[in-house]
Amino acid sequence: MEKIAVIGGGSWATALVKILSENKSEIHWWMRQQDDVKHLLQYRHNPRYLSGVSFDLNYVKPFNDLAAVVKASDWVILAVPGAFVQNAIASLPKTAFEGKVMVSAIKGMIPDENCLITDYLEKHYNVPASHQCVIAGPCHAEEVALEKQSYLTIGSHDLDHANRFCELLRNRYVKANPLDDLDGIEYCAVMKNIIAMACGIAHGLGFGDNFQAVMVSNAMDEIERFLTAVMPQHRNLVGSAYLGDLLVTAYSQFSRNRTFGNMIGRGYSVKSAQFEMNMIAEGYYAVKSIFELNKTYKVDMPITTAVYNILYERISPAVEMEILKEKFK
Ligand SMILES: NC(=O)C1=CN([C@@H]2O[C@H](COP(=O)(O)OP(=O)(O)OC[C@H]3O[C@@H](n4cnc5c(N)ncnc54)[C@H](OP(=O)(O)O)[C@@H]3O)[C@@H](O)[C@H]2O)C=CC1
Ligand SMILES: O=C(CO)COP(=O)(O)O
Repeated sequence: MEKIAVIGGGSWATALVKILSENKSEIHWWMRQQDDVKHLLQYRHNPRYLSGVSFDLNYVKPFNDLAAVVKASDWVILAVPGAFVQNAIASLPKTAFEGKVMVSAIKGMIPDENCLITDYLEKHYNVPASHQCVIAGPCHAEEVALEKQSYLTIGSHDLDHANRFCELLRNRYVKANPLDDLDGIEYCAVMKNIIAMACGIAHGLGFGDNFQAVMVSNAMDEIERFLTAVMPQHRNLVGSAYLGDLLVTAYSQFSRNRTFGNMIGRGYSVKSAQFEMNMIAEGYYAVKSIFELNKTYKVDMPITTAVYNILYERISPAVEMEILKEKFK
């Protein structure tokens, strides 16, 4: 039986625990709230996220002790939003992940350092790239809970690890495929959240599907320009880990990033949108990191710039959409 640590108690962590435990891996599940652990042990479901999913406690072991969870596992999945990762794992010694395969389920970056999660683990915890995987692909936790057909891509420089992790995930409603473009899909997963936010803003302002379609096609060019500058490699950007994930996030009713953007377009402040959502829209943090990172690369990124200006420079969403409107073809 594979022993897997899952760090995080939100919706994506809950969906991954469902998939992996139903396939009979032993899950050591770290949640930050002791009350959630107690609730799970008593009632067999997460009280606050995807609470309709019930777990078999023969396979799912919830804990509040992070060090013990990591120590007991061969694979460690990080599933807390990027902005909180540093804090979440700060109590662990720098050697805690030695010999483990790290799997980032996070579609966000480390604020301030403006780096990918895998780069952060390599730099601060000495985890070699060969011992890292990322989970990508168009997949909303809510649809996993409903057992709707979904597709995941596991990125890694080590295709043996990626293949093994795919086997752990595959089931009746999840197909999983390996891919060697670890950094490309990690960056793309971050950037699609920014674009989904832009789509939500446009929708909130009253733009329709015609404009959104042009936004998304321009976004693919923007993503390609950025990836080519930062991580040049031949990649098929119409694959589901790239275009597919952008589409689901830009169009789905479940998308946090689109919902957040929609509220901003309708006139909410950032604070009130965050308060109302009660979940995390990674694009809010990511746009700052990508914008700052791009000061080095100087790629033409009009959509990212617009979202940054709206969220961090308090420029009116209507003004920024007018600029994009003129720029798009
Ligand atoms: N949801 C999805 O469908 C998918 C999500 N992802 C990615 O998974 C990652 C996790 O997101 P997701 O599960 O959706 O998150 P949710 O929005 O469902 O839940 C928020 C999570 O963030 C935690 N949190 C909130 N505030 C803080 C804080 N100040 N310090 C520490 N932790 C905090 C919450 O902990 P608590 O409950 O204890 O407050 C909870 O675990 C993200 O990178 C997301 O992009 C990837 C694919 C699909
Ligand atoms: O990455 C996701 C779906 O693939 C989740 O996107 P949201 O965080 O916008 O809901």
